[in-house]
Parts: sequence; C-alpha cells; structure tokens
Amino acid sequence: MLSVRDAEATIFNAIQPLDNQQDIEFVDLLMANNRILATPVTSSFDFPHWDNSAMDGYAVRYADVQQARANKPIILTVVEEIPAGYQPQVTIKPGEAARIFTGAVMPTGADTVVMQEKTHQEENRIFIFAAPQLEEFVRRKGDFYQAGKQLLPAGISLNASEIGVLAGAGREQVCVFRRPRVAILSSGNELVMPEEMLKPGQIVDSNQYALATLVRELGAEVLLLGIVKDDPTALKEIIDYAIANADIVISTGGVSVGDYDYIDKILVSLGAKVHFSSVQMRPGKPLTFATFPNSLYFGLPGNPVSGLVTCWRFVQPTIKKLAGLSKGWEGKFLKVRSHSELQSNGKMETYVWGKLHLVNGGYQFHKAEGNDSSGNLINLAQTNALAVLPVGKTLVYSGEEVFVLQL
Ligand SMILES: Nc1nc2c(c(=O)[nH]1)N[C@H]1C(S)=C(S)[C@@H](COP(=O)(O)OP(=O)(O)OC[C@H]3O[C@@H](n4cnc5c(N)ncnc54)[C@H](O)[C@@H]3O)O[C@H]1N2
Ligand code: MOO
Ligand SMILES: [Mg+2]
Repeated sequence: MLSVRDAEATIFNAIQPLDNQQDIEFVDLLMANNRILATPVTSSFDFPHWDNSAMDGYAVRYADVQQARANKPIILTVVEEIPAGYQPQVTIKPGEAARIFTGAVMPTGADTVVMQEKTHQEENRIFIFAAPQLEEFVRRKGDFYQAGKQLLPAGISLNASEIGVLAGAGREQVCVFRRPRVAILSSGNELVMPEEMLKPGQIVDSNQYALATLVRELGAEVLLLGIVKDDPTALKEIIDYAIANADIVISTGGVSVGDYDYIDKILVSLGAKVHFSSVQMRPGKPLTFATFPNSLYFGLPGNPVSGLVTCWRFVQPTIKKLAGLSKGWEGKFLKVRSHSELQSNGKMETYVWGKLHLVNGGYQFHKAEGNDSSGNLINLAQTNALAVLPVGKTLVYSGEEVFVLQL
C-alpha cells in the first residue's frame, strides 16, 4: 500500500500554484489580512526617509561633547527646538545644540543625539554629563531599507507587520492571489441536512460543515455543492460541474470497496488520472487522489474523523501551496512529550487525536478520552493535534517523545 510520504509527494508534485499574472486581484490593505502577495513590492522611499533622532534629547556635534564627564559637564547653547514633523531651520555650529524629540529630523551640523536623562537644561543652556558614542541615537536615512530594493517578496502571507510595512510604503491597495476555489460535496443516500427530521437509517451530513469551515479558515473560497445520492448519474453530473468550477474538489464518502462506492469509477469515466485510492494510514486508508487538467480531486473517506484527518494531512498543505504561498505551506510537526500511552497495530501510519497542553513552557500531548472510532466526530471536538505513530511503531509510552501535527 502507498505510504503517507509517497502519497504526499504525489500530491505535492501535482499542485500547480495560482498564476501570478492571471490569478490575481487588488484589495484594500485592510482587507488583505491572510492574503498572499502576488508580486514583489518595492518602495521609492528610503527607510528612514531622513536622518532622525531615536530619543528625546539634544542633537549635538560629537566633537563638542566627546570630553563630557559627570564632574566636568560640557555646556552648549540650544538654538532650535525640533519636534516630530518639523523641518529644522538652523545649522548647528560648534558650541550649539538643538532640542530634539524621537522621530524628529536631525538638523544639519549635528551628528549625535544625547538622551535627555544624561543632561540638565537651564534656560537655553544645556549641560551634558556623559560623552555619547559618535552618531549615537541617530537613525540614518536608508539604514533600514534603500529605495528600489525589494521590500517584500511575492508568496508571503500578509499579516499585521507586512500590512504595516505596505502602509508605510504609501500603498492603499495590494496585489494578491485570488482565493483558491474549493468545491465540497457529500455523497451518501443516508445523508440529510441538519434541519431535516431524521428517518430510520439517516444521519446528518456533518462533513460538509466541518470541511467547509476548515477550507474557509485556510483562506479559500468554498463552493458548497451539498448532498448527492449514491447514484452514478447524479454524481457524475455534479463532479463534472465541480471540476469545471473549482481548483480543488473535495468529496466525502464513496471511496471504499462497497457496492455503492462509485467515486473512483466516475473519476475515470470523466477522464481523470487517478493517482491512488488508498494510503497506508489510519484513519484515512480509503483516500482517492486524482487530477484533471485544471483541478485536483480529493475523494476523502466518509467517516467524519477520517475526512477531517485526511483534509488536515493532505488538503490543507495543498490549498496553501496552490494559493501561492512560497514557503511554510507544509504541515507543521512538533516533537513533544506524550502524556498518554499511544497504541497502533504497527501496520499503518497512525494518527491519534488529542490536545496539546502547555506544561512549564513546553507542550505535552494528551490523547482524547472516549471512543476513538473514526465514526465518532464528537471525540474530535476540542482537540488541537494529531500524534503520529509511524509504520512499525506499536506503542508510545507515557513520557516518550512523539511528533504531532498541530491543527
Ligand atoms: N470492506 C471494507 N470496508 C471498509 C473499508 C475497507 O477497507 N474494506 N474501509 C473502511 C474505512 S477505514 C472507511 S474510512 C470507510 C470509508 O468509506 P467511504 O469513503 O466509502 O464512505 P461511505 O461508505 O460513504 O461512508 C462511511 C461512513 O461515513 C458516514 N458518512 C459518510 N458521509 C458522511 C457525511 N457527509 N457526514 C457524516 N457522516 C458521513 C457514513 O454514514 C458511513 O458510516 O469505509 C470502511 N469500510
Ligand atoms: O480509515 Mo477509516 O478512515 O478508519 O475510518
Ligand atoms: Mg463506502
């Protein structure tokens, strides 16, 4: 059976990230949170834009004050006051200083700032009690960034600091990748919507809700296609529609070996390349991955835990990579100590769901209590991590380190 690692490699190789010419849009900065930058950004400004003071104090000539001592202060004449936002009018000459504030423009003639706490002012005379370093507390024009260089690279997620940088560069809008479109459908004769009265044999289609929430959290646009009966004609029609309208199609159910599990056959009849139909993992063994010329297809298993686990493990990084993220789209595995004893039959790569608790500044994994059937979605609620037992590993003892996928 295909290993998780090989399944992952097959999927990741098949991803065609969004195009940085066609799949882009301009959005207002305040709407750009979590969006992915499509083109590198440069600025025509230097940062800082001009030499300025990093402290409230006095702008001085270093040569004047280098001999200042606590018992032998240097006395200078204050010739101008320079608050932030003011263009200095006076050149500082030997024996002179300017009162200056944090962020204010350095006056010509001065090269150093003495912080206020090291001075004493009497009318227009300033006493300096300690020698500063040359150019101390001066932020030079271009020290942080020089105009024309790359300010932000393409392919990064825009969050507080990046959006602040763009605002600082005078941008009102930013060019980002469009959101990937992800179609979601649920297959099964037993499925109904939450508002419907359950008849014997029926259950609510919870997968659609869980997966739509996850996909949306990942920044994608969701095309919800609802419930489709285990009927090859109806399924074929909706899947045909989905692949024409989405970058990624996710279905749940119908991928195992039962008589009503039609997904693989339909994919083949629609011309898909089916790369694999099962993976050596638990939960999630029946997992179909197929490609069409313009879309990727994930046939996730119907069991609600299996559907979410395979979505976290495979679809989540796929959405991030396809969305244009250049780094960090892979799952994040942390090595932590397991508080609980974890077991596996050793034949499958096994994912155990549970919670990471912060204990003395380090994470500890606690397996979810209760029935861990892959049909029991209730057991997954309030968890935030999947511990991974590789093939061959039958036991993780309490206190042993284990890799976990943080959710
Ligand atoms: N003979 C075998 N039978 C099964 C195998 C196997 O290897 N050999 N694998 C089992 C495993 S593991 C899983 S997982 C399931 C996967 O089944 P399907 O993907 O074909 O899904 P269904 O048969 O349609 O449904 C399975 C299960 O999940 C419930 N379900 C389905 N859709 C939803 C939904 N949208 N919301 C909530 N629950 C849903 C459905 O009612 C079933 O109980 O196959 C095993 N069988
Ligand atoms: O793998 Mo199934 O995915 O155990 O329930
Ligand atoms: Mg089935």
